[in-house]
Amino acid sequence: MSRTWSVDEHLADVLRSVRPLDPIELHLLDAQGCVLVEDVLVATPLPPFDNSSMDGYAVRVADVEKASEADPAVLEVVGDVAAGTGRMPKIGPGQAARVMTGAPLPPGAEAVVPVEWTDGGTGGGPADTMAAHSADPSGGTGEVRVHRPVTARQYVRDKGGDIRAGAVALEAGTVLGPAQIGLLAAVGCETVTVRPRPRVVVLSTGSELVRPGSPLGPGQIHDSNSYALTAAARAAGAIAYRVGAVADDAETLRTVIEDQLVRADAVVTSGGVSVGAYDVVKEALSDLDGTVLGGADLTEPEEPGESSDAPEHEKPAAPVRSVEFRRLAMQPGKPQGFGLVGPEGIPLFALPGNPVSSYVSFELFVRPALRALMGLAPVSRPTVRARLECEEPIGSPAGKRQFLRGRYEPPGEGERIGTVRPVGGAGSHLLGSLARADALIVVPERTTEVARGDELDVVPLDGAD
Ligand SMILES: Nc1nc2c(c(=O)[nH]1)N[C@H]1C(S)=C(S)[C@@H](COP(=O)(O)OP(=O)(O)OC[C@H]3O[C@@H](n4cnc5c(N)ncnc54)[C@H](O)[C@@H]3O)O[C@H]1N2
Ligand code: MOO
Repeated sequence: MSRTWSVDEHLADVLRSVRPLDPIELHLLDAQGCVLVEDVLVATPLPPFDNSSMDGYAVRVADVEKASEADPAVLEVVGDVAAGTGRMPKIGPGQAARVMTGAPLPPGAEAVVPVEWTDGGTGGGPADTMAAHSADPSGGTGEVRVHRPVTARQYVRDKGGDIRAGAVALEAGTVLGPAQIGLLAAVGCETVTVRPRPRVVVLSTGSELVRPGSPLGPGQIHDSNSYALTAAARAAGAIAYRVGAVADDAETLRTVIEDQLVRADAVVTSGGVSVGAYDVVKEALSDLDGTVLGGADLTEPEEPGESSDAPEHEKPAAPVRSVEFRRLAMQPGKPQGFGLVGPEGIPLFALPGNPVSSYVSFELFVRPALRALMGLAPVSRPTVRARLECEEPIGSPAGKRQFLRGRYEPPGEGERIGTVRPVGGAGSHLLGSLARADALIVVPERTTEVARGDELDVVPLDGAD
């Protein structure tokens, strides 16, 4: 390893190397969480026709102008208009039709009187409800007494009142959440063009690893990283494939990665990046004699305008380069590998094996890259300021940005900032405290000790929900 990289330099290098994935057309529900790449125009207005916002009676305004409970307007009921109907009675002077919420306003009608403002056709006092159609198959014909006047268009939802025909329903760049998917369905879209979720292959390395559910032999531990990182990739919006643990053998690891590249937009490994004799990821992915996995050439990328016969879409999205192993000025997460592998230059993150180190590294570098692949912004989680709550001062290594685990309490009424309390120590093997934390506490490089009352940056993390 040569120089030490800062957290910001490494992140910038990662982000420089990843390009958003090419757009694809997806069915609405498959596009949840994805970014639209083009404006969606509305072909038919929303609502598509004038319709009632209440169960009641479609009337002409003049007919009920003087209506009161003591002196009701008596109207002839000429039929029912149910939601979904195409056949509608015409409302003439002195006439009304029963109309249901969402049903079209019949021709001639100008407003809707809610059923509660009428006798419901019973000849008695104010009604709570309408007689069910099954109980009154005549279509509610007869008379209705209206107790209150209505103004023109009252309880009528205008055609195009939500979105006009030809208007933009959603702009390019919109992230599709439940409400946006609902809108697209309402305007009749079945599919949308979005940036897809990246497919992320997650594998861990280490001959000591056994899968959960298997008993531990001497010196063995359960593989937790591939589970945590797969879950983290899913939480970031990716489609994650957990390959599991690969033994400490460079050739096996290269073969496994090569096999996985066909279904990967990114690869995440954990372990084997330090300086030990069995640090197999380093061995497998560095010093590749000018080639990277998949056999692509590691020659310098072409300058724009230089000759290439390959059509644009067949060129690599970003210059292919080998996986480089670096030392970062951070704790945990000091040793990191990153590069582009395979003929298509797929980003590969070789994260350190300690469970907290791999998780924090994922948060700081992989999650932003996955968001960049999806076209999401901002790529990094927002930070908040918080006041430290702790009994004893906490030391922090000079020249390193430290990420302590903590529990964050947002500001209460009248408070400017919230508080954060460290959970567990700084050790990068402390999974128990990581699981109780909901935030990372950022101790800057120049700070060697923090104490109660200090104001620090805090990164709130995803909860368990
Ligand atoms: N002489 C030095 N030793 C170490 C240095 C150093 O600079 N000089 N750096 C330390 C730091 S910092 C880290 S972080 C680790 C990184 O080591 P590796 O990436 O090579 O990871 P491993 O050696 O494979 O494992 C470290 C640790 O984590 C456990 N582990 C690994 N994979 C998993 C998994 N999938 N699930 C659960 N636990 C896992 C593994 O058993 C080890 O205990 O190196 C330090 N050493
Ligand atoms: O930097 Mo290592 O990632 O402390 O544990």
